[in-house]
Amino acid sequence: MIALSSKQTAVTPSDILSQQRLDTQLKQLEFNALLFRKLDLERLFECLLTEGQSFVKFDGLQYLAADRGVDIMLGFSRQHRQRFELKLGEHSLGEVILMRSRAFTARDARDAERLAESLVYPLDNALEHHKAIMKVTTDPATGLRNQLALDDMLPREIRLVRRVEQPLSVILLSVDYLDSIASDHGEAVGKDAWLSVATTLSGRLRQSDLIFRSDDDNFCILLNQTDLEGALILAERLRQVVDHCVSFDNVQFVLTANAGVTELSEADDAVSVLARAGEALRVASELGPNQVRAIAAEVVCENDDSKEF
Ligand SMILES: Nc1nc2c(ncn2[C@@H]2O[C@H](COP(=O)(O)OP(=O)(O)OP(=O)(O)O)[C@@H](O)[C@H]2O)c(=O)[nH]1
Repeated sequence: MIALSSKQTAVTPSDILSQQRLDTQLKQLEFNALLFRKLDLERLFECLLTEGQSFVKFDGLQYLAADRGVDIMLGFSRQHRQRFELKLGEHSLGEVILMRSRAFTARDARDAERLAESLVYPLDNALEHHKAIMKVTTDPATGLRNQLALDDMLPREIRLVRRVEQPLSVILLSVDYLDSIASDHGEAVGKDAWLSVATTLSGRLRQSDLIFRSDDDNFCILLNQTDLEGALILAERLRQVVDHCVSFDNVQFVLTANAGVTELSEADDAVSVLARAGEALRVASELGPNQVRAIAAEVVCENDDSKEF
């Protein structure tokens, strides 16, 4: 039951205005609280893209923090942009760009700026979280992602390629005697050798490819939108570039490598696809050195003369 006062008071335009201001402030507070709950950088910006629409309309955003190796693009790339440098005191938090196909009016630009401002504290938290995650998911010797990162990212990659109905292939590459370089020539040379191989391999990949150093000291490479045939071509190229990529005292080491390749099938999950790539690597290593073998989900296909790629 709603009780009405017998003395009705007229609602003035200024009452409406203050009510609107109150509503906006409430909306802003709810939005801030939502942002604060997003510790993961991607989730934080997804939230900005979806929930930020009630403050200013935009179609896509990019967040760049080059010094932290972060580049997130969400939504659609559009020509009209509002660019904001985000800072907490003197501490740079990177740059956020809001994009849309319609030009931003002066009022939109102010709203966009306010939206970017509300990011500062939640972003600072998310960046700290990101730093901690990177520390535990990075192999310190090579700077590559480690097994923990692979275990986390492979199921996500699988979900992603399935959603867009694209292939995903996996290469497992092992480099022979890489560990023995340290025992023969000292720790520092051994560390440099791992770093050179990692840098050489990474340098030969597309930006969308993901490379990891796994717990068993293999390099695991996930290839989005690449079928088994393409993955075999790349695996052979990678195997070849590894040789002679490490030198010490003007002497180049002859490094041999083997690779196992497979493509994700409908029935696969992260464990089964990695197991099959491991099996292909085992076959290649038994026949090695310098062998590349692929195992498809059902059929075993052999590349008889791997040198002819
Ligand atoms: N994912 C991935 N696939 C590659 C790469 N390089 C070669 N491939 C695969 O091998 C096929 C043949 O490679 P290329 O002869 O270099 O031809 P391309 O289509 O120009 O390949 P890109 O130069 O990588 O664009 C490609 O279509 C891919 O399937 C790579 O770096 N990453």
